[in-house]
Amino acid sequence: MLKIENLTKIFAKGTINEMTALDGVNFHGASGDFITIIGSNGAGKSTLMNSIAGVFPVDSGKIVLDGKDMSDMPEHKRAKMIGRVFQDPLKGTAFDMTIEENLSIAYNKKRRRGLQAGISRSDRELFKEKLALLGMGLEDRMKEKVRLLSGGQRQALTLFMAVIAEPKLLLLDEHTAALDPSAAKKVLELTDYFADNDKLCTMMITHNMKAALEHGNRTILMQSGKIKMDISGDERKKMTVEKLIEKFEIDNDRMLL
Ligand SMILES: Nc1ncnc2c1ncn2[C@@H]1O[C@H](COP(=O)(O)OP(=O)(O)OP(=O)(O)O)[C@@H](O)[C@H]1O
Repeated sequence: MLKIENLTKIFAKGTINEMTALDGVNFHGASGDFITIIGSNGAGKSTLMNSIAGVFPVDSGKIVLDGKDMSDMPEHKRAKMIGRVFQDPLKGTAFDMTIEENLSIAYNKKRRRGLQAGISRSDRELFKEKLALLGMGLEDRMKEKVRLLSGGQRQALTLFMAVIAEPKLLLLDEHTAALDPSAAKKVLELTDYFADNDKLCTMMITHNMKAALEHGNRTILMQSGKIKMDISGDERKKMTVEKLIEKFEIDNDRMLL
């Protein structure tokens, strides 16, 4: 589903601040894969996601998603195939619009229609039915403005908006880090639910190494712009947070145990 070849990103090239954030990264993600990504501060995790999403041009390398070479595609075109959720619950939704308006925008992204097309009764029924799956009672609050929602509810809605357009790739950049523990747990459960879709490849950055080993089917560890570990199956089942810390000499306060 996702093929990355020799991806390199250098910030502030040719200056005293030059920084190689991605150093020849090679990576394959299959349909149905749910890959957790760990690594110390500055390891290149967000740069990897931003490069895939086309936030900035890369210095070299190739990115192919669902057979399409996206390397030279602008960000807005890639966004049709990629869903993203960020750490900040304020980022993914239009807070002064209602829940159903937000959902409609996300849903119509796939159908290339704008909000002016209106919300049909069948769309509304679909939203209601799907919102009920979140288990937060949002299906009865569809005409409320998003700004009235809690951080956890908003992040669940953002996640839902990211998948309703049926992307090929879902990029989650510490999307539970700003939530209180019970909201984070709920959003992670929803993430498991949405990622369990064999048409989707999910990548999730987390500083919580325990969560990284418990969720998904594969874990990669980044260090200095490179993928230093890529584990799945039995190797991953046997991996522990303590072994990771010892093996990769991880020294990072944000790596929550
Ligand atoms: N826009 C930018 N301009 C200059 N340098 C940048 C930029 N974005 C990232 N960097 C640098 O690239 C390196 C990789 O950063 P990146 O944000 O990808 O790391 P990360 O693994 O996501 O870290 P964190 O866990 O702290 O978010 C860092 O040294 C960072 O300072």
